[in-house]
Amino acid sequence: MKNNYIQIEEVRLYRLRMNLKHPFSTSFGTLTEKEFFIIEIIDDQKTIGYGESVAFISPWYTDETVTTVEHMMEVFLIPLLFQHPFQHPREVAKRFQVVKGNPMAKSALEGAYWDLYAKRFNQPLWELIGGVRTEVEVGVSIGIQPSITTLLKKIEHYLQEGYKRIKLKIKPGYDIDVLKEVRKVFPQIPIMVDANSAYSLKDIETLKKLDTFHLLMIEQPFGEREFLEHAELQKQLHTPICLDESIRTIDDLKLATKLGSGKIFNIKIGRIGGLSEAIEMHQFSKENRIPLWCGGMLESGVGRAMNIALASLEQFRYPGDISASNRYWDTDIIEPEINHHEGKIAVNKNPGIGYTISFRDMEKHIVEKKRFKNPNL
Ligand SMILES: O=C(O)CCC(=O)c1ccccc1C(=O)O
Ligand SMILES: [Mg+2]
Repeated sequence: MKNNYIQIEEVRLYRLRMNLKHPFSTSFGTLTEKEFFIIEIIDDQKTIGYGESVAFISPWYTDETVTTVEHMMEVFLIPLLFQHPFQHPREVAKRFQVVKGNPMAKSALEGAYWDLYAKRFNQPLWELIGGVRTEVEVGVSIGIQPSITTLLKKIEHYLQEGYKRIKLKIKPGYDIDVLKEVRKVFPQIPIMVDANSAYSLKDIETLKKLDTFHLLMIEQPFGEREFLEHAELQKQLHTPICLDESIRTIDDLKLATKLGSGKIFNIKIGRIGGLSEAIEMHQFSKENRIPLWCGGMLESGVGRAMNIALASLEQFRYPGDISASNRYWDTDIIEPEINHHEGKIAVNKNPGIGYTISFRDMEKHIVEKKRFKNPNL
């Protein structure tokens, strides 16, 4: 049935640089701006799909960067997209398997293809992938602050905005004392912490103290390959460990579950290579009753819209790091901007990701544009 095939005619890459509204500090350092690609792909019926790359300018979170993403897309992945038509977005990830690694580069293009496919068939993305809820619970991730006073003010501010779950970044020396102060002022609110790999097993006595703060979970205390060390820690902790950086493929998820390296998993579409892989991980997690939640990468509205669609799947059991546009940007590049109400974001009922690109706002941030036409047409 030849007419089931979708031919990609053109891919456009827009490299954007946008200032974050507030600097964001983790155990690794401080981000004041985000550089990323918005991908536009166009098919034979002139349907347009949008995707976003999530890699940062330096490889502090995982090994990819904005520039490696560009290279991989340009030299390997876009030519693969052009090679033959596709019938379904799942086939994109399959075709990309000939390229090792580089999940963020793959995910950016695959995401644009999912959006295009959903639009072509006039269906909202969340519905297409089997989402079961029309609003998703969200929280806010607060970076390391220069003082306890500013941290307490920030928490207060986000609670007043209606967020119901607070994630705090921690690192050695900015952990137990900080949590003591936070719990004095906010004894009851749902709190979790994220270390972005800043600890090692020799910090076990400090980490055990985290149990006293009734945290929802402790995210990624150790290095990304330290499945055994995480399992050892989990044995000595009541608080569930959540893995983020460690989970790159479904096999990592299986390994972590088998070893007991964590009880909850953070899914980020970019880190794992795309929405198709995320849907597979979700299926496995559902069958094995493993709770998931959707992580964030300080995305613009395009990536955020994909995250909302993903978080509408059944097994996403905890609030995601999917805050409103105004938590990150003065002005987002989509319309309407993403808003939450009492810690919930409604899924968008329009086709695809549901939001439209505001070219007027996007223009202001473009630092580079590239166009690739399908040479096989
Ligand atoms: O609000 C967001 O987009 C997520 C914030 C966050 O915690 C984060 C932001 C950038 C890189 C890594 C992480 C993380 O979850 O580890
Ligand atoms: Mg994390």
